[in-house]
Amino acid sequence: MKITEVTTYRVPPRWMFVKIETDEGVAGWGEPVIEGKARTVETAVHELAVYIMGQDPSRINDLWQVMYRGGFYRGGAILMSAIAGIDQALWDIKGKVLGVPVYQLLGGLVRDRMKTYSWVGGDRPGDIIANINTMREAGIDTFKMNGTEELRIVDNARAVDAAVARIAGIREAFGTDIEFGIDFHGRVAAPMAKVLLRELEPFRPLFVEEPVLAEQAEYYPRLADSTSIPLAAGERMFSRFEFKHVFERGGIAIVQPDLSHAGGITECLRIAGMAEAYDIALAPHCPLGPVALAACLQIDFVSHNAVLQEQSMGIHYNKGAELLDYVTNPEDFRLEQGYIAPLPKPGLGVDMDEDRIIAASRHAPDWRNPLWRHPDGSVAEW
Ligand SMILES: O=C(O)[C@H](O)[C@@H](O)[C@@H](O)[C@H](O)CO
Ligand SMILES: [Mg+2]
Repeated sequence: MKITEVTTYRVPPRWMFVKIETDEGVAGWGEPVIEGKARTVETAVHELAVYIMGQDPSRINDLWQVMYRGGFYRGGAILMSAIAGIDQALWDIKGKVLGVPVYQLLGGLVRDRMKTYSWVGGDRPGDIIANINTMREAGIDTFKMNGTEELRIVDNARAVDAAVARIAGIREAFGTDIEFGIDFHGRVAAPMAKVLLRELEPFRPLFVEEPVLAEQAEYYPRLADSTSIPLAAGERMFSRFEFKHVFERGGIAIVQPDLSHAGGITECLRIAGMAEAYDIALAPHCPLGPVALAACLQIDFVSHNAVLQEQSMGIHYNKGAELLDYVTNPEDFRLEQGYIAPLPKPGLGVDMDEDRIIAASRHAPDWRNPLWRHPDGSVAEW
């Protein structure tokens, strides 16, 4: 079997799909994207396609190494996202050729269902109580939200009180009938992280995510020493070679590699295994589309330390298309009390509606996150 075609489709709301075709009629799908840099990743996918055209798609490990090492420069958000989507498509092809879901190729199920969580509130964490009430009607009981709005490197008591009051209101409304993680989203600098973690401690969130920016990872162990709240990170780390420093330094209780940013199934499976050796939980990051989620679930169902799966149903980013709009087997992604069952179909387990994707790709937005500024006019982390 040989790879004959690599086609990319940028589609609303901010996703991109890659379709890899072969000379035997089997095609695989992936979702290579960095939110806000879809065109850049698209170019990277086609630059990498030169290495895989005409090659045997079954040799995933070799193609991965060629794409990672063959071009001298390596790593980072763009290249690892491009490799991720191609890798996902290659695993999709392999499963389809062999007639089994990818998780069967990785040793079979370690669990019968996977717990997911949903985003509530938006860029500015608002309407959280109403959002939670709506989602609880669908049986969802685990959530994530932004912890703050813009926050200065050193900010004042009012900003801290606003963040705390929001979380206090959730516990007051729902007690421990629901659980939630708080995403600091990189908006909190090291000086304020310790302050906020202390003030949030009494509300016992499941985790605090990106307590500081990934480039400040050396603070993770110090922050972990200052709080009992499990700290989570990983969406802005792109390979084993970045995660290994976090494992060695400690401080992170939950790693959140993104299957569409960190080299795909091949790389994230290794990251999951490394994390387990350090008694670190796995909660793949996935605010993206259906192929990214399907790839996450393949890892979740073979990883003992997988605890939670992010999924984007109803997320504030999905303007113009919802999670399953481009999928012809949405029933396989049904949530039961927030849990999702193993995807039954061969490969990644997601059947893509290519006609709908082609039509949508004709008006793909160039989504970018908003540029925030502090009152003094300086750039604020979004
Ligand atoms: O935890 C999450 O889902 C992420 O922080 C998410 O909000 C961002 O990755 C966003 O997609 C970037 O455009
Ligand atoms: Mg996040």
